[in-house]
Amino acid sequence: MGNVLEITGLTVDLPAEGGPRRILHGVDLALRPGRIHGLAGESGSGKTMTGLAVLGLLPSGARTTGRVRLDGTDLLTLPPRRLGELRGRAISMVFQDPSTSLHPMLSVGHQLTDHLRHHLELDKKAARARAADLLGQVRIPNPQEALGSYPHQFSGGMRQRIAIAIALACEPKVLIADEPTTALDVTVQAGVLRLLRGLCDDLGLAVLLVTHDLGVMSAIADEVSVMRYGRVVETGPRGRVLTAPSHDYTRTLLDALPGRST
Ligand SMILES: Nc1ncnc2c1ncn2[C@@H]1O[C@H](COP(=O)(O)OP(=O)(O)OP(=O)(O)O)[C@@H](O)[C@H]1O
Repeated sequence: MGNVLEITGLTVDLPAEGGPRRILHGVDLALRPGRIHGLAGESGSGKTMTGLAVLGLLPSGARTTGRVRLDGTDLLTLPPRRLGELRGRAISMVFQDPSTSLHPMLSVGHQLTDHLRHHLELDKKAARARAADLLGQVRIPNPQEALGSYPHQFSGGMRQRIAIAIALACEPKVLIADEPTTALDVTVQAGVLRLLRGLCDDLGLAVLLVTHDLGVMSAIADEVSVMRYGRVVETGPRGRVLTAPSHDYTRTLLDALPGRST
């Protein structure tokens, strides 16, 4: 199958004292349906900015060049309103800390059904049924009961599953997951990663998995790209990149993994 999302020659300049500062220097990435594309690289290398550029959520005053094509449509040149319609529908996102995407004062059912009613124009009953179905898909026990509960009544891992359910509500083609397991206990991390893998396989979702953690990458990514200083320095199938990296920097990152000696 072809690429669902293609980023080519993406540059981003952010306003700074003394003139704009270039933080992405021509990023190329391609995502395919049903595949997880891991984006690795040290802090500040531009992983998050790449995700935000795709979503049209860069800091104000940011300038972009290049292309970000979703099924052939260039998102960088879309009017903000059209992009707003696509965001949360065709492209969705989950972030590191689910408490920033979940409203603490609203029940889980309220948050899920609001989203469904807004984007899919479902009536209340249909939205509730779909919400329970989504919670089941992300393996929340007793979905009906969970709809009436509030975010703080769930563990961190469960909250992240709920955030994933909201992200999936409108059957997006692309999910951008920025450090989705970094804030979770190691034991819980594995479950959330398995969930992402399953959703990708079952729904044909294309996932961009942003993480500084090559261990996470090696657990589930199909393809891996490595960023450094605002550029992709290496990209390829996970097995090849993680066992026979062609770039020195990837080798350095691999050597830094705990329990590895080369
Ligand atoms: N709101 C902002 N305004 C100005 N510069 C920013 C802003 N956010 C990030 N940057 C800069 O953009 C560059 C890329 O940052 P980015 O957050 O994309 O890196 P990252 O690889 O995601 O790192 P991390 O793993 O720490 O999240 C860095 O030099 C950073 O200092």
